[in-house]
Amino acid sequence: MDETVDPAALELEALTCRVPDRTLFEGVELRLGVGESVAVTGASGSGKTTLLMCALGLVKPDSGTVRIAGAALGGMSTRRLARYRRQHIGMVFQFGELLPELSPLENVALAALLGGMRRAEAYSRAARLLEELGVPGGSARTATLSGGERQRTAVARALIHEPTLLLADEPTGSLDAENRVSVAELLFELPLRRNCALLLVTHDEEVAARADRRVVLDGGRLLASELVEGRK
Ligand SMILES: Nc1ncnc2c1ncn2[C@@H]1O[C@H](COP(=O)(O)OP(=O)(O)OP(=O)(O)O)[C@@H](O)[C@H]1O
Repeated sequence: MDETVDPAALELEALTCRVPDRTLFEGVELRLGVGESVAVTGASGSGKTTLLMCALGLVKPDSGTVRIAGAALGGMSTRRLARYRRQHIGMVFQFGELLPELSPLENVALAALLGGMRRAEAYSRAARLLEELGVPGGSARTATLSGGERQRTAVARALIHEPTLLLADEPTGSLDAENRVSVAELLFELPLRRNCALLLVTHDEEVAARADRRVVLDGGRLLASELVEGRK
């Protein structure tokens, strides 16, 4: 390998995943560089979330390799995998998955504290990120925020360890039209603004259209969306 070239943020090689009664996907190949975004679409049940969970190292594929920032997840011990995941991957879920009784600041700082960051640094980083992402400060419980503000808080939490790879599973799926646009705009700015790669799963064609590249999980294969469109 040419050592002057930075490793990809994410590489999936010949990835195959089976569930008890069928092969969910097979021979999946994907390379995602820092600064790039890719949107994954596909029918319900096609395996999009499972694919993200493989990239996160929470689902072990039946065969193939997941490499994040140059290191293969497959050979790592559980402990090393947890540390590597924390260092290199941020995740945004459909419903934010925040602690509703805590303030946004506490939610974001908590992720840093759990990762071993010192308290003062965790809180100052969290405050800076929230301000940058347009979440109101103060001690209001996260439960009282709007859906858009909650999702921005979830994005801030995902960014707290300055990840190489940001994964997002239906991040706009629970939002109204206006917030959908503003959260999508925010997410797709992040690869260049924060030097990371974004792999985003969505059912929303308008959201997917913002990505640098689009791929579709179709019949167990991950295909460039142009190929799938061309077949229709
Ligand atoms: N551990 C498992 N055991 C059995 N079946 C599973 C397991 N994990 C996933 N599946 C099945 O695999 C299929 C794909 O699930 P997945 O959530 O990845 O699809 P998806 O494309 O994200 O769907 P949606 O768009 O509806 O969220 C589903 O039929 C699901 O029930």
